[in-house]
Amino acid sequence: MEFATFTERAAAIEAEPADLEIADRVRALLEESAAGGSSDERGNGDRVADELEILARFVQGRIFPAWDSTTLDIGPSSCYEAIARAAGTNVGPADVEDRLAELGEIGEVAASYEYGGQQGLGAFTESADGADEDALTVREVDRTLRDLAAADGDGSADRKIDILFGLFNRCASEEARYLARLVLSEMRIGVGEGTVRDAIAAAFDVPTERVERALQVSNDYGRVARVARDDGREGLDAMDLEVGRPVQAMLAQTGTVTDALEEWSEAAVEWKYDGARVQLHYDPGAGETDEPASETRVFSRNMEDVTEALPEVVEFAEERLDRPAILDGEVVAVDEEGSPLPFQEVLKRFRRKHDVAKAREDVTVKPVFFDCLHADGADLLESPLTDRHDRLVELLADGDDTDSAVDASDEIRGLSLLWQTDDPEEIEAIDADALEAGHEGIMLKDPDSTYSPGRRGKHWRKRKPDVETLDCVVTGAEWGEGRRATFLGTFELSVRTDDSGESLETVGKVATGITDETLADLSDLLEPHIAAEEGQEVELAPEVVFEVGYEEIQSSPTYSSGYALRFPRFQGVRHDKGPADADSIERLERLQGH
Ligand SMILES: Nc1ncnc2c1ncn2[C@@H]1O[C@H](COP(=O)(O)OP(=O)(O)OP(=O)(O)O)[C@@H](O)[C@H]1O
Repeated sequence: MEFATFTERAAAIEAEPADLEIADRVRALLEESAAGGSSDERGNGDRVADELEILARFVQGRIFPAWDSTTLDIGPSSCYEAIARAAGTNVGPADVEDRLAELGEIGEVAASYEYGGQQGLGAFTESADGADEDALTVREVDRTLRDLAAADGDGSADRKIDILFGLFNRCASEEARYLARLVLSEMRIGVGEGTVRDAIAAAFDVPTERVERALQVSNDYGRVARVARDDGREGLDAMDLEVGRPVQAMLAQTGTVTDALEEWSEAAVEWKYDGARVQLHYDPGAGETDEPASETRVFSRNMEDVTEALPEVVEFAEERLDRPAILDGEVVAVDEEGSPLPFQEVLKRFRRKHDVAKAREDVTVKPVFFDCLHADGADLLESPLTDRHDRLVELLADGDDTDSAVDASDEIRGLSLLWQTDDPEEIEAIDADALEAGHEGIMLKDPDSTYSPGRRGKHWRKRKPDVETLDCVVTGAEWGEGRRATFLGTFELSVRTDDSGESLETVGKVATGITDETLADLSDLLEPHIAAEEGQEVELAPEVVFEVGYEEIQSSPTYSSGYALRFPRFQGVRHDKGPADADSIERLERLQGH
């Protein structure tokens, strides 16, 4: 197909306001190409890219499949320079920028020039299709842009500009409009992923959900379109995950413990690690030589290849895995004792391309895996969470000490723990442990759910951040046990029932969200206010006010106010407040009403 034909179709799609019509036009475009023949071989044996594959990508403004981290690596100013050179001797990059300021969009700017006056200065004359020697074809644009992407090393910046100039120089103004947009990832003709999915299904008469599944495992619209055309539904169903090709990450909604336990008979509870999402792909290699070449790739949540930046994850894979696997997890930055650091520290490491060894000395990262998408030849996307977790344990356990793989104290093993329970108290305790260990809190997951790449469904819930906080008077506490015997903990919280703050009623106890260091400070702060003691129980004179978060307020006979805070969490001491400034029972009533 000539590139001019593609750009005509793109313009028609862009001008079309109705979604259904757009999908239909994309279908027609895919069919048009399909009729034009399938993949063929060039004389030298290289596979010539299938035109249909290219169109399925171009129409979304993509040159490479979503799983592929390759970029053109050419900035806007280089693109302006290429346009300027192709537009003639009187045009400079500054003119292009001026027009951009005026017209606001690079396609419009590119289309406003006449090209082709610069023959002989790097212009291409070869045509893969051979029809019209001078007409640019879709394949040729794709191949040339791939050559441009591959240019690296000394002088590559200039070479890229030369290559792009060569393309613009062969463009008519309308072709230049879409070429510029393609190069700068600004296609924006209103074609989303769902549109292309539906168009593939309609063009090749295959069920949409089979196309969807094939897209989930491959992240490659081009390939899925080709397989749908050549092998139909069977071909799509035979597409599997490939170790080395990233899958979109399953995402979480916010939710409460109450919701989770209402919807599922039991909840799978995991710690929520505060780091950055990683997907680990490990292939142990052929295993035929003494030292098989294993291959490890690490991808970010956006499927970007971050392997080089995270050598710790590669080392982890090489030490701990011996079978092909795709694992989903989080990298966490840790201090010298192995305690987690805020996630901003991970970001310092994540996209680092230079001086990785130095960066590693400053901030160490550790991976923790919570899911397994592929293990030893078996794709697990359709398996329930609990089975996937079992496979994860099998893969990461060191054979003979399987038990320690589920030891909560040893999360350095890189395996996230999973508890299955329907008991809110147990969930609260897991949350408390997670916070105490310095993590973000908990994730709640449906134990029976499958893995849905790219979906923010109801099956994964991150515990809702507390929307409101309450300022409560601390009226009691308990002495801790073991290493915490000298600390006060489990603080009794009360609210005001009058303006003076002299009359108080209890509303709950908070033990969650407090580090040992803070407990020591709180003990120092509260000890002078101890009014009475009995066993471990301590009564405190109402002096100190805590700010606490909570999940919800329930009516409950447990506390004297008649209300109970569900999942209260310590946020801080309100040194600026006394009992008279604490929250009142009226506010509790109002908040519960909402
Ligand atoms: N046990 C776990 N299970 C799933 N995700 C976890 C777990 N521990 C930590 N996470 C991280 O939590 C993220 C989901 O939480 P959150 O939504 O807060 O992340 P975000 O990236 O800030 O925002 P969002 O995903 O909503 O765009 C996951 O993408 C993952 O990186």
